[in-house]
Amino acid sequence: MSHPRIVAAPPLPAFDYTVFGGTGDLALRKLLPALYLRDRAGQVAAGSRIIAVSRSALDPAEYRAKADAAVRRHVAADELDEELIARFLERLDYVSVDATSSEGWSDLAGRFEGRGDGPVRIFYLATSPSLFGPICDRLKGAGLVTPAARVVLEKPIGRDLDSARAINAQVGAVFAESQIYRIDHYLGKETVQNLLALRFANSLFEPLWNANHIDHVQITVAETVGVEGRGDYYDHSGALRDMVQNHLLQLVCLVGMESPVSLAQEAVRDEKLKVLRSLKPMGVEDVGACTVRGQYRAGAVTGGAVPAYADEPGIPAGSGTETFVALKLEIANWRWAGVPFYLRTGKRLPAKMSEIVIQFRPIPHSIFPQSAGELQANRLIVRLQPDESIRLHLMAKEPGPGGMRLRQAPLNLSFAETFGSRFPDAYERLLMDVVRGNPTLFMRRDEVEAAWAWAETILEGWKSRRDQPKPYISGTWGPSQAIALIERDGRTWHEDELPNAAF
Ligand SMILES: NC(=O)C1=CN([C@@H]2O[C@H](COP(=O)(O)OP(=O)(O)OC[C@H]3O[C@@H](n4cnc5c(N)ncnc54)[C@H](OP(=O)(O)O)[C@@H]3O)[C@@H](O)[C@H]2O)C=CC1
Ligand SMILES: O=C1O[C@H](COP(=O)(O)O)[C@@H](O)[C@H](O)[C@H]1O
Repeated sequence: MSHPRIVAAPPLPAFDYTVFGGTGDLALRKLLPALYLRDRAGQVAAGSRIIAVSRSALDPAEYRAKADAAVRRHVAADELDEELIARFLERLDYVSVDATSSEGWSDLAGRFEGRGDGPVRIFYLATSPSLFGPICDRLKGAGLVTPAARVVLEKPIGRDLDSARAINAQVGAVFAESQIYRIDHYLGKETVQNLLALRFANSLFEPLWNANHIDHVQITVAETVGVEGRGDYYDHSGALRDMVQNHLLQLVCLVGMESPVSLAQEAVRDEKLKVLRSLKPMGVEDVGACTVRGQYRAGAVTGGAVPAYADEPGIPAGSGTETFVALKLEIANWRWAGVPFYLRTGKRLPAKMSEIVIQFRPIPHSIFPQSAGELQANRLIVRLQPDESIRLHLMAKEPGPGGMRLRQAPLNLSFAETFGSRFPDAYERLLMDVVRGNPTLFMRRDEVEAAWAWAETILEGWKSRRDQPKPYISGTWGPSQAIALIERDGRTWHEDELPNAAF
């Protein structure tokens, strides 16, 4: 399939992006390709540099060879251009530093001699969060932290509220909050940002966007992949920490928040914070009734056989880590009281698909005869990926004579068909937002901590109930208890147009 056109963009100020963890999976698979694509679009000013840092003893030429291979592997073939790749690689440098030792920092500091306050100075920490504090301390010690410098923190920020607070305090001792960009790449996805446009650039939905008109909300983030060589990290994390505490709660915020007074950074983040603080904490009994954990067994996904989670590399025998979570939460405020939000996410599900379903209430009274068919309540489906779209399911009359027959039919806004242009990857948008100095789509310290405070009520509930994940076969939609979770309330997961919904 050929890619729609890339939209040219004016260059931003020149930057020095220092990427700690520069040899890691995230840097090679996501960050370098994103920077290449922004360079290709014309957004990277002359003189900008990318300085990769990690322990490996590589010289800059060896690193460039690694980066070259990564870009060719992870960027679509029709977006590769020999001249542009060569120009991009010229921007790359490499310094070997062990973040836990004092060696190598003067080499890094040497790279900044003569740069003064010119280029925007950004430190991207794509390493384990246990290194965030030590790296910030050493950066300060090396005299690299200027008042205008920025630091980007990858998720996860900790593994519970206490560890998140500790990391925030360590980083906060070196950088002011206005210099800290905590990334959640879901906020950089085009369709996620489109939620803001849908809700606040249209007058149609806002009057209906509340408990009087909405029956419930569903958020599904389904993946076909397993733990993909990240077994050690994942087994210490699990789906609640890896996906729900951050990405899914951010989606809940964008659906649930009040209109911000503007798009200004603090205005949007203040409103998201209010949602997080309104999440009803789960007691131990709620955790039993309102959450389901699962772990995948061997099965088949998109036509290929896949092993059980327990047989993936790096997973200890008898692991009780969940690879699937379904839960029902409530936002305890005037707008949403009594409206359940059903969330589910998991690995090794039948399709890679993320969507938000807003299920409206049924009409109060029908004027149509039974022969017209069953009246179905309106449903708004925001498909985040793939096939990004917004679909509004309405009842319509089937064409033709001979009485009134009604059928549900969608109004379909397909982004690919409507806009034609290529969708930038989330990291492309977010990396450039740091250069612009716009933290609106990044998480503020209090947001991260509020999200952990709520997620922790579930983690504690699971612990005190000694909850073990329920098995599910890879290639199915999770354990049967996840179906029961929603069907007990007389509702069903939205699975139209999706493959293999059967168990
Ligand atoms: N991979 C992904 O898709 C995502 C990852 N993340 C998060 O990003 C972070 C990095 O992930 P990922 O790239 O997958 O991890 P990897 O294990 O692939 O990479 C870790 C990187 O850190 C470097 N590193 C490790 N120890 C040190 C040290 N003491 N001093 C300096 N550098 C060090 C490693 O290089 P070397 O060994 O040469 O030192 C390597 O470059 C993690 O926190 C992860 O949870 C978040 C979202 C998605
Ligand atoms: O942060 C993470 O996200 C990915 C899923 O991201 P997507 O953009 O592909 O939807 C997930 O696979 C990974 O486990 C998690 O750490």
